[in-house]
Amino acid sequence: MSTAATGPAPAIALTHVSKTYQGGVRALDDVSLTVARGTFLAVMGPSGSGKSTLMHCAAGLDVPSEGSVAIDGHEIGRLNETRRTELRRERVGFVFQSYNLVPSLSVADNVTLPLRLAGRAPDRDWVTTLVERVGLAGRLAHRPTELSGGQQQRAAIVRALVARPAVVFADEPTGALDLRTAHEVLDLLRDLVDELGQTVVMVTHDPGAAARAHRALVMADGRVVDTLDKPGAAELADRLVTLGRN
Ligand SMILES: Nc1ncnc2c1ncn2[C@@H]1O[C@H](COP(=O)(O)OP(=O)(O)OP(=O)(O)O)[C@@H](O)[C@H]1O
Repeated sequence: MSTAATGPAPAIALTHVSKTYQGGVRALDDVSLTVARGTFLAVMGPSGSGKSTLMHCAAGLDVPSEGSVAIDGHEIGRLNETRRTELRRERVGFVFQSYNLVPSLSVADNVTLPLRLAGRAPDRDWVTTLVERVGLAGRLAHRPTELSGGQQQRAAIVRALVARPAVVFADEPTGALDLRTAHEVLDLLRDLVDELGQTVVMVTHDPGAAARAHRALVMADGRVVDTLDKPGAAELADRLVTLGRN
């Protein structure tokens, strides 16, 4: 049976997704949402509200207990573990707080590593375009330790984009950066969405970071309790404080 997408499927679609961990914690409770292509979505919420679980399920790293998840039109519940891994490699990019670059490899080798591990040849022109776009053209031969934090995160962003994924998940991408560098990285992510039509889902505790997104979800107790378009940092901070009082 083909799982090929027909028509413009959203980058991500969750339908009535719940996740109950062993021991009975219901980390997601009937979450439905779609992430349209070319949008920048922030996911916020107090600690333990289910943000990481949502990201893991939406990225195909974990499977829901109930409901369905489609990545770029591919229903992951229909795939076995091997196909799910392949789909993730081809269609999903990841950016982490701690960059996760391989210290012994150059920037050039780091950014193409996931593709090479998948047995695919990188598109050299695309790699060059991305590297130039993020301002790392002069740093390709350097090792990660020879770069600043902001430059390392730029390399990690290139790595996430090299396979032309349907969606990039960014987990606290500015958590380890100073304020100015964090702004630059957020501007870059926003520009990549606006210029390339890339879809980005970013989990963050920082209302200022979430305010760079097109839309912000606020989670509490495993549910999406708010969706804000063109969110403002003050508005998001207020909402989080209110949730914290409940
Ligand atoms: N592997 C697991 N096994 C059991 N319970 C888990 C597991 N992972 C998360 N949980 C629980 O599920 C709930 C949601 O956790 P999750 O990590 O998704 O929240 P979060 O919003 O990402 O939190 P934080 O902001 O602190 O990272 C919490 O109660 C957590 O303790």
